Amino acid sequence: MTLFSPKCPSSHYAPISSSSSSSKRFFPPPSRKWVSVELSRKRQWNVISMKDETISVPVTPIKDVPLEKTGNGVLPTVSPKEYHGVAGLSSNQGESTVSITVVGASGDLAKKKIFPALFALYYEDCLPEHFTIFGYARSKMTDAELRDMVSRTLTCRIDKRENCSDKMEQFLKRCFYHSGQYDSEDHFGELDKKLKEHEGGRLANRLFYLSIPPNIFINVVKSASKSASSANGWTRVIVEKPFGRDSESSSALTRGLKQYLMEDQIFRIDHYLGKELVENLSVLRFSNLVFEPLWSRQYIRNVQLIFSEDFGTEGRGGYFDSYGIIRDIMQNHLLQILALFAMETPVSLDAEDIRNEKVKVLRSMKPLQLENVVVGQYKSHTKGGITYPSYTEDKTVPKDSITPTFAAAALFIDNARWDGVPFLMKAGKALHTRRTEIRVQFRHVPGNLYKRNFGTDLDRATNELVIRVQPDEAIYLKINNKVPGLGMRLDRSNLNLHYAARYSKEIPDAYERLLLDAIEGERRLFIRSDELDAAWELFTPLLKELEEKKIAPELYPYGSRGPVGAHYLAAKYKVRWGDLSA
Ligand SMILES: NC(=O)C1=CN([C@@H]2O[C@H](COP(=O)(O)OP(=O)(O)OC[C@H]3O[C@@H](n4cnc5c(N)ncnc54)[C@H](OP(=O)(O)O)[C@@H]3O)[C@@H](O)[C@H]2O)C=CC1
Ligand SMILES: O=C1O[C@H](COP(=O)(O)O)[C@@H](O)[C@H](O)[C@H]1O
Repeated sequence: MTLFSPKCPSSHYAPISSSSSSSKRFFPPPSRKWVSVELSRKRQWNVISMKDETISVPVTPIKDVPLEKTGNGVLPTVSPKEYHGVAGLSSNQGESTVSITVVGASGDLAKKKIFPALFALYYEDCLPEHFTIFGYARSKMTDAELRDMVSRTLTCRIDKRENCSDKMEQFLKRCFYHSGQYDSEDHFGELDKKLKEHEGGRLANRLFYLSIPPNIFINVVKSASKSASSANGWTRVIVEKPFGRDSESSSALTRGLKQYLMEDQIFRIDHYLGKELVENLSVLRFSNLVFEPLWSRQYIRNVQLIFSEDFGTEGRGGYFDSYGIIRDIMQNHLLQILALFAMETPVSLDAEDIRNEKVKVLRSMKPLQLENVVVGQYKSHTKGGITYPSYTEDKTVPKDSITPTFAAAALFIDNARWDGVPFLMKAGKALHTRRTEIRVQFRHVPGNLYKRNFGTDLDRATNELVIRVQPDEAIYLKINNKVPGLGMRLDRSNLNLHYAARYSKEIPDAYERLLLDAIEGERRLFIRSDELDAAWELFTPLLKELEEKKIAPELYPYGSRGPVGAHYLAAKYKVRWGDLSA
């Protein structure tokens, strides 16, 4: 399957793109007979939805269609021919461009992740022939200075070294910079002019990546939509987390964005959804007969979602202190994994079908209870002659901060499949290791014939499926087997799919997949607003209670396994954390 070039692997599951080519992604393919045009009177573009893609056209060219016939803003269907006619796209009909504007290009995320991911896509021939990248921020920079900044963070993968420096040079030539204020329609108007020059009269598709602090999201969306949205192609906006701090602020953000954008122009990114093993979760479950029948309370004793980092907030304490680990990791990354893990089989692999199932899981869950949560904060620790600082020693953090850098929680899904099964989450910074895992502990074998060989500790003998999201990606299943020989000794072994051993290809960064999806209009891995609302409803009461009651976090030494409280919480539900021996 090819999208932009035969070399670019499609990130779609389904044959959505089997008939796609670069131009087809941006035009209604002639073979598709009808499209429906949804007209928004307040916006500068209309969204055209087909079975599996959405594109936007400007309001003005279709002004002749009588509005009174449209009912609730939905126009009668028009054929692609009519569409092209009314949209006046006759000149360069076969050609389209994509302009990607990284708003906040001078910042950490842009340098660390976005530009390198765009380069990787370029290297893989996954960007369309006509594309331009613009950096936008307040800092004064020339194009050359932006290129210099970007070039410092570009790398080629070990298996992709061929022509690497040539490719980098070609890529950098497609990168430009515009300095402007985030709330200035004039400055975005200037950007618009520059974009138009690069687009050269082709059908222009525009993607804006908001790599900026959340308090300026709406300013940017307002200015960009008024002054720099595409006049004849689609306009999409990738929004980075945090999407608010609680239900109220998140709803306010959604309302603010929706003043200027339609829901399907908003791509709320959770980069964990772009990670290879998170993508593989559904494949593992729904394409292997051996797993799906076991995927319920009948066979699964508990599920553990574990995130740990072996470094502190270093440098990001300012942001982190007003959010804390529950908002930073649990409410989004771990909860998204949980929803994918626990959802029912979707009707199809279409984005809406998957997101419908995920939201059902979230809405079946009970809001978190304080008694099911443990919070911690790292303190200074000296090891091997090196002293590691406490969280509150970070210069950007108030000395008396009680923001949790660690949390463990027990969550429950009130539905027939998962009733009574504890889903335990654990997330922490400055722990002993960097690792993200999903651990599935199965029930004990009833009437186990081999009890004698295992002794009284039946937990040791139960099967455990581990999906190691990172690092060193792997999926392994702990099983019991006989030690070869004349005796009858049992042993624990791993059936191990170790990615590095199985595949020679390096795994792409999550941002590559997600950027490609946003360019293609694939929404499966982005968060829909109802999912976001449901996620916040689970965490908001707890977050408020923690703040109102000023719950002091349990201190744990930098580099340790976190507070002991996490073990008591697990024990309350007869669970032992699976990562203890790791
Ligand atoms: N960094 C990371 O690893 C991750 C970041 N994120 C999210 O991505 C977004 C960007 O993150 P990151 O790059 O770290 O952010 P930065 O703090 O580096 O900010 C990005 C750019 O925004 C501008 N900016 C910063 N603060 C302000 C302000 N108060 N008012 C106006 N402009 C400001 C600056 O550009 P200039 O001054 O030139 O205008 C800065 O270079 C944030 O929403 C963050 O939460 C999400 C996951 C990981
Ligand atoms: O979103 C975030 O994620 C990073 C961890 O991402 P990873 O891909 O490196 O695992 C985390 O450090 C950061 O605090 C958080 O905002």
